[in-house]
Amino acid sequence: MRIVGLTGGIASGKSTVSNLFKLHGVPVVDADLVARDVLKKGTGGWKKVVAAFGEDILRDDGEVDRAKLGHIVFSDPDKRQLLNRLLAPFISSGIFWEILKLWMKGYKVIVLDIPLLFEAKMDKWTNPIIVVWVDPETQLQRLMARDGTSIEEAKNRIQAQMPLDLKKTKADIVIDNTGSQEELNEHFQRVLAHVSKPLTWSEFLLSRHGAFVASILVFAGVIICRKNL
Ligand SMILES: CC(C)(COP(=O)(O)OP(=O)(O)OC[C@H]1O[C@@H](n2cnc3c(N)ncnc32)[C@H](O)[C@@H]1O)[C@@H](O)C(=O)NCCC(=O)NCCS
Ligand SMILES: Nc1ncnc2c1ncn2[C@@H]1O[C@H](COP(=O)(O)OP(=O)(O)OP(=O)(O)O)[C@@H](O)[C@H]1O
Repeated sequence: MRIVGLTGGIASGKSTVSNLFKLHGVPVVDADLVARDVLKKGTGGWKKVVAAFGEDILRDDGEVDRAKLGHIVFSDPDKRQLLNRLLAPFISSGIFWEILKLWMKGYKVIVLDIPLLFEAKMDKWTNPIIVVWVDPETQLQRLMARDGTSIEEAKNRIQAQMPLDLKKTKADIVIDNTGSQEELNEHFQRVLAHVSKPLTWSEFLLSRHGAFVASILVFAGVIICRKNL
């Protein structure tokens, strides 16, 4: 199985690229969705976060007020680190289960869309790594337009992540998404061709089909050895 890492900066266009993969039949594990699930009312993540941040971060219905918690953690690095530490084990195991489900369905190539791929040191599990890059001004403008946030809040969120230029140096493939959607679609076709190349032997052995073939070979080997004894 090939696990393609898809990362970038906030509002650089990861979800837009993810949607293109889905449109072309490549399944995507979305770490932001997993992170949402592990913070739902009553879950283990929710309990830890409420115990650490207090009930002030809850809405009347008991769910976490995400805007309020976001405001707290994106303006205070210590609180952000605390939140990351509390949720990391739940997010990692959530991602693992999502990948396992796709493995069981027999998918050979999947995409892991994860904003904090490098920060969470999950890059060692993915190959190739795609970084969606935009120039800083475009990133700021798109973030403010999408989320309706102030310039200060948007800058805080951008600065909460590893600099996008540094992520770019760690990429196998860089998608420059500063241009139009049409330019992105064109670039995406080349990326799709690259990630859809035939699996290497090690990727094949990690796929469900490869594991099946390997177990048949081991079984046949054992039978032959026994007969020859
Ligand atoms: C602080 C929270 C409640 C704010 O929720 P909100 O709905 O406003 O934002 P959302 O979850 O949609 O995230 C939007 C983007 O913010 C960035 N982001 C989110 N969490 C973090 C973080 N801890 N550090 C840096 N950037 C982050 C990502 O680029 C993400 O795509 C939420 O982001 C959260 O629970 N974050 C911690 C979990 C986490 O690390 N998520 C990232 C997935 S690996
Ligand atoms: N090539 C493009 N041209 C114009 N707008 C774009 C382009 N690519 C993305 N956008 C817009 O920029 C915004 C951010 O894109 P997107 O939501 O895909 O980013 P993201 O990296 O997934 O963000 P996050 O880190 O918050 O999850 C969205 O409003 C999207 O519609």
